Amino acid sequence: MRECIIETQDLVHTYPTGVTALKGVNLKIYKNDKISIVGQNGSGKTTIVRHFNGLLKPTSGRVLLFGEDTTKQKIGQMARKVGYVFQNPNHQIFCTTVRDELEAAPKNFGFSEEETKKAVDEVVELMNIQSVLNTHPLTLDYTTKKIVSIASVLAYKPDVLILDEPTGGLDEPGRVMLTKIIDMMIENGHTIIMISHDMDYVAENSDRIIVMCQGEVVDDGSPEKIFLNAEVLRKAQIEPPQITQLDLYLENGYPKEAILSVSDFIKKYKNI
Ligand SMILES: Nc1ncnc2c1ncn2[C@@H]1O[C@H](COP(=O)(O)OP(=O)(O)OP(=O)(O)O)[C@@H](O)[C@H]1O
Repeated sequence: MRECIIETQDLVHTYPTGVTALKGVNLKIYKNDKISIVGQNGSGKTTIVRHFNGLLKPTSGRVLLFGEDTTKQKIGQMARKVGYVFQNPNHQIFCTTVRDELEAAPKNFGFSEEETKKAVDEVVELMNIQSVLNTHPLTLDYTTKKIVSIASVLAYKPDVLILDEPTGGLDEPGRVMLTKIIDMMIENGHTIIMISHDMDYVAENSDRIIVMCQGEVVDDGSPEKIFLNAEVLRKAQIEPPQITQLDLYLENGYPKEAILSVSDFIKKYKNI
């Protein structure tokens, strides 16, 4: 049986302004899940993931992280288990060189000097950022800045990696690198939770999609299931990936199997 590592039970979150962003969410996230959370602006995606590492506390209900209530765990302990890459790297980066940025979290989590060096060397090589190690991160171009912000979290290898809009502002090589990192993390048994409006990327890089609408989870399943659920897509105001839309147009309705990538599309149509 798969290990449930995050569970929300009747999770409600009301901000001090009176906005109720989560209206009783029940969700189980399993080890090695490759999840995307999707939904229109303001549907509660960021609010829910911020409960997974204790950045936000429930107004009512509970969140269990590795079986333990998040209100009973220290923020530092939870941050070690659940790494969070912010949507905007400028909100995450705080050191004056890339090297310091990459070393900050491992040192903070008690890695020895040797362990920190090994962790940083690995991530630098993986993400090919040797040439900017002594640069001030805020002077980098947006894609590199984003890559540094991901690398600074990857360096301590959290069990769960949350990526908030990871493709926003990334160029094509950046997207390719992101995919490589996600695949590597999944291969090594980690769990990925990505928030995204980029349905083309979501379709090809998730095993499970959670659809949110107005503070509730309105669907949860494989990309094949979600992108053929016209009612849910309409309710959550989500457009399927462009290639899926093209197939729906050619089929003149909903086919039995969703086409989620260009290679799926070519396979389906090449002999017609
Ligand atoms: N710090 C806050 N204070 C008050 N209200 C907030 C705060 N953060 C979010 N909200 C409100 O909570 C609701 C859910 O917001 P949230 O950011 O979780 O949605 P989202 O799905 O992540 O949106 P987006 O796709 O725009 O990032 C919205 O109505 C939003 O205005």
